[in-house]
Amino acid sequence: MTAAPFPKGLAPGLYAITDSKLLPDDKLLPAVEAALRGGAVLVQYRDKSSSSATRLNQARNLVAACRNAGVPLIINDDPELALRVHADGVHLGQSDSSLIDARHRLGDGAIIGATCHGDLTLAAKATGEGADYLAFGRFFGSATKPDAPPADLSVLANARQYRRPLTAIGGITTRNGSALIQAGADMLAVVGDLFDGNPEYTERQAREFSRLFAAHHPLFQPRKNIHDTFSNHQEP
Ligand SMILES: Cc1ncc(COP(=O)(O)OP(=O)(O)O)c(N)n1
Ligand SMILES: Cc1nc(C(=O)O)sc1CCOP(=O)(O)O
Ligand SMILES: [Mg+2]
Repeated sequence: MTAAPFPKGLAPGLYAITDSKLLPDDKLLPAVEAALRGGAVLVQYRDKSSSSATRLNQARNLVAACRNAGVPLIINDDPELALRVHADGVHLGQSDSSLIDARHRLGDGAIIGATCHGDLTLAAKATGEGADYLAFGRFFGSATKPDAPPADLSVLANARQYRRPLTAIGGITTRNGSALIQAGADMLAVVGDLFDGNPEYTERQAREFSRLFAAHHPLFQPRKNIHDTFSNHQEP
């Protein structure tokens, strides 16, 4: 089967997802900037506990940082916040507001991602409703979301038929990530093995995830504005 297209600035690589427990207010922006320096190709602002004023302020800061790096910023759960801060899109799960409504509000240019757990029926529905990428997981035990329903690795190959970029999530580490890329994941969505509040650690981890893509994803290209070389990349 031919490769799925990557629309709207999506690309194979690390999908960095923030977490308000691991990253209190003063640590959020430096952590995301470090993930971007390390090669993250997509960032999701995920905060289920802060006040709306804090979320607004943090989302605005992340929009600016991601725009500066040329990387799309996705807001978890909240199309209104995405609209308000001019983020690039939203991620919606099965208990969130409707994908079709979000598309109406945000427009055709927005990136909308959909949680499909391990279920191809959900993937078919999300594709029909206009999702731009499909997320599957959790593939491994996750301290961030221990109760997320488990998914089998084989769902990734089977989801190729929907011709959307495929994201894997849940307990992903620099040790187990290559198996997911080889099984068909285009993006690895990571919280715990990326963010610990220390930007140097985050940048190192992001580089390591980017190296996994350089080694295993046929379409991976290092982001143009990163001053680094990966194993399969030569500067002109
Ligand atoms: C990339 C990605 N995949 C899955 C999820 C989970 O979304 P959801 O099921 O809505 O759960 P919450 O994240 O809202 O707790 C995600 N956020 N991102
Ligand atoms: C937010 C989320 N959603 C999941 C799902 O399976 O839908 S797993 C998950 C948490 C991902 O964090 P970590 O990389 O620390 O496991
Ligand atoms: Mg959600």
